[in-house]
Amino acid sequence: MQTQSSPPAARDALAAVAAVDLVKVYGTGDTAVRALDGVTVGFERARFTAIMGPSGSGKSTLMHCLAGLDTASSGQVLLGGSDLTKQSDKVLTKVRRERIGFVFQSFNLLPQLTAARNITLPLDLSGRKPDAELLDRLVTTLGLVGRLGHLPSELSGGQQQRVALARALVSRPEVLFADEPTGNLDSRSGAEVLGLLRDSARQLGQTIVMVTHDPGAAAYADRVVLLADGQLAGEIHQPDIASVTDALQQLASAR
Ligand SMILES: Nc1ncnc2c1ncn2[C@@H]1O[C@H](COP(=O)(O)OP(=O)(O)OP(=O)(O)O)[C@@H](O)[C@H]1O
Repeated sequence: MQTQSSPPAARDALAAVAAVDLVKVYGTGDTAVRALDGVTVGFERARFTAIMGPSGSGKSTLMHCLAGLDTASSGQVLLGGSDLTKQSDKVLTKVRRERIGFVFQSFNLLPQLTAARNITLPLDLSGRKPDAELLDRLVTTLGLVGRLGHLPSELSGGQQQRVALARALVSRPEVLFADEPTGNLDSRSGAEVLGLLRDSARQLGQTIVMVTHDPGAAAYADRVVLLADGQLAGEIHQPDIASVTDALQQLASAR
């Protein structure tokens, strides 16, 4: 039996981050949009989960609320068991800086800094030293040896995204959020980055939550969470391209 006081996501000790009955309403009155309409879902530690669904289904809103980038209208966001919705902006800024990693479609590297400086910048800013062993391992695994002294403009898109990935992973975030991380990459570089994300979950125990429109990208994940009209619309374990494409087609035809 599920009870109000102990929802499944909150009880799930394996969840690195969870939404509990999350509601997000944009605007008021006639123009109000219920972007999230009571979403309860947990994202397990050391697993790579993709969030998918039709355009406007609430994927970005869910990710932004989970990452403390946006505030929910009601419900809870539990990061490592503590409720982010109760925190001040100051605390949320610290949480984003110290406990969460981000990889965006647009890389978001600082153009005037070398790859090496870009990777360590968030740690430098918060006065922390990178773990030298992890940094070495990431640079090697991500194929960035020999590229560290280059500026972003001297790197390919795939290399820039790998620098962004190293920057996100070197601080060992509790959760790495990836927003269409391969949206600006050719298919080969995209496949490399997705393989690296999968390896980070498997080999480093990194929890990853990725928003994507691409069934091919979602097939790299351990699990796909489906949204439709701001609500949970199912999930797929060990997804492949066919199962994800089928599920999306069913959601589209049910609308
Ligand atoms: N800042 C905002 N103000 C008003 N409405 C918003 C805002 N952000 C999102 N919405 C609305 O909330 C709903 C969910 O948007 P969201 O961007 O989360 O969907 P999505 O699934 O990520 O869409 P897409 O796949 O097109 O990126 C949509 O109807 C959208 O128009």
